[in-house]
Amino acid sequence: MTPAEIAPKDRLIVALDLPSVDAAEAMIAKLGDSVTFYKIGYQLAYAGGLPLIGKLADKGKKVFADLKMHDIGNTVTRGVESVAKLGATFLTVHAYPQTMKGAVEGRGKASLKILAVTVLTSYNDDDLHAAGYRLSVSELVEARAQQAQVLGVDGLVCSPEEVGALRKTVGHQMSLVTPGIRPAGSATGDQKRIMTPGRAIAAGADYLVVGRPVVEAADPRATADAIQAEIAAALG
Ligand SMILES: O=c1ccn([C@@H]2O[C@H](COP(=O)(O)O)[C@@H](O)[C@H]2O)c(=O)[nH]1
Repeated sequence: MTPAEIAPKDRLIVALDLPSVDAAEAMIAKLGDSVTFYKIGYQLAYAGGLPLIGKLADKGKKVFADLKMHDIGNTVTRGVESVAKLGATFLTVHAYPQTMKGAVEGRGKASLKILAVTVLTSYNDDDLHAAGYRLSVSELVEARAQQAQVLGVDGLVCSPEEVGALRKTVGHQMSLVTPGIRPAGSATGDQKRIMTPGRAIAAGADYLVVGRPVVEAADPRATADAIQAEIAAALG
């Protein structure tokens, strides 16, 4: 499927950032057939949530395993081989060359797609400098995207602010997946590089990751429906 063929509804990935499998299953029931793509990250994975990947896949949902792997190459390769058996669609690794190379090797010919996290969306230039980097966010995102493409990574996690520039760099061969999505009026929280769903899609994002604005909403299903409507409107 080309990025242009992804249905508006399937572009919303809801982050199941919840404390237990019971809480996640209750949220999935509330969202019902409105959400087709879920993300499982640290909070749920470390609370016994990894088997949910297979359960959701069996129900026809897609799952993004946001495990943000980063270790010596061999360990990443073996870890990715294990995740590839769980039924996830996407898996994240940090965008370091050894890590990405190991992940691509571990993926092999499996259907799992590897996404490289370029620069976390909670970081701005000052945060990068405090972490010892001399490059700005946009420079580091660009450099890592180029390395990821050369190494055969399938897609990138970036903020919507970088999507326009990245499309020129990597074309449409790599999926661009953007957290840092905030519907108008919702709390920013710890995110620093943000955009509304409509603007992110108009900028060229393939998938939007939304956590707190949906799972902490009074009516999560209505919120997800509204985001999907905004995505559809932006696609025209
Ligand atoms: O750069 C990144 C990479 C991953 N994330 C993850 O996305 C969600 C965003 O949640 P919100 O509640 O909508 O802020 C969360 O699970 C992060 O771990 C990211 O935000 N930025």
